[in-house]
Amino acid sequence: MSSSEMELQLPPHEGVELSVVDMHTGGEPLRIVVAGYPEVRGDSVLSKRRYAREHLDHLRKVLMFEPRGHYDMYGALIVDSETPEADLGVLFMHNEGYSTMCGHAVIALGRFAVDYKLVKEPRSPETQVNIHCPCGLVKAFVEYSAGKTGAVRFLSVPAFAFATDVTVTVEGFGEVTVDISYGGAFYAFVDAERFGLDVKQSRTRVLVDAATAVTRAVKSQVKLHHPVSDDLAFLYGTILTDGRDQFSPEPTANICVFAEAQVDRSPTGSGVTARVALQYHKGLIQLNQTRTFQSGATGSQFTGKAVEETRCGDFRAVVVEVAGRAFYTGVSRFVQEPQDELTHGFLLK
Ligand SMILES: O=C(O)[C@H]1NCC[C@@H]1O
Repeated sequence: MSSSEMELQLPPHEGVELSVVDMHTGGEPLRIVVAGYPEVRGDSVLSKRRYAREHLDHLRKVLMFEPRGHYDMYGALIVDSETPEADLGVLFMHNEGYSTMCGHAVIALGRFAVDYKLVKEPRSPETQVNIHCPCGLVKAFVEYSAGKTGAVRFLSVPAFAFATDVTVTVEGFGEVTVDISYGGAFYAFVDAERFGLDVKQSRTRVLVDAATAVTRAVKSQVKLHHPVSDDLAFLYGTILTDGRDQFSPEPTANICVFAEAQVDRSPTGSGVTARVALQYHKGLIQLNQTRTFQSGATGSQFTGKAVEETRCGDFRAVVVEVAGRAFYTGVSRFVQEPQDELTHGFLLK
């Protein structure tokens, strides 16, 4: 029998099985769990996130870590939402835990939700998919024509500049001035030039080390707060930029290092949201001025624009629209044989 005739079946085995659909958005992976997870308890998406962290974290490691995943793997688990407007709720997972927002995942999940019929009637030219993320309700609009899904844009939760020109002491670099902004998750922003680096040219490892040092410094020296929930009040990562924040039709590049020194391959949807909010706060862009954001890691692009002023507690905020494209890369059925001594997963740093 030739390999082309073999059936895709596993031999008899014991242990947990998890089925996933794999996608990528601008190079950033998204592993969407479609079967095998136990019930995620909790009366809200935020409390389900807490439940997953406390009771189901072994499954995150099975799916994200080697040998099934890798250091920079990213995942999504679809859950019920307590919000009637939502078509689906979602928890995001990565190498360290569970994030509160993920734009690249929303872009992929928008397509996935239409293709896998998680929304009732798809409409042309766009189908709306309301995705309840831990940070709140995110509205995705999926191009749909002749039965096929395409590009996705989404309107995120209110985004705001939390603090600008904050000086922190960064190990190995001394005093560094950062801006902190929220786009469903908090990020510190610094021009890579401060470290003598270039987000498109420098070695990824060197960029990761600088960004990680900034994240550590901000986490230990700046207290964050969010008007909606304390669960949202933590620094998710640091985004190094090319410093081109003044509006221009030319793309501006950045690289996002989040969770445990994990590198986003995409321009980072929540990061673009936070960066647009910061640019708007500084008067560097106007409402509805579209900017192109490029990943320093892969060159992939998203667009972003502030579309409306709003508030988030005492913060002057904006609604930001981000757009990009996601693609399917495969489907997998993973097993966890109990005899496998590496069954729980491992990471190489
Ligand atoms: O696009 C985003 O927002 C995400 N990508 C990985 C890190 C962020 O959660």
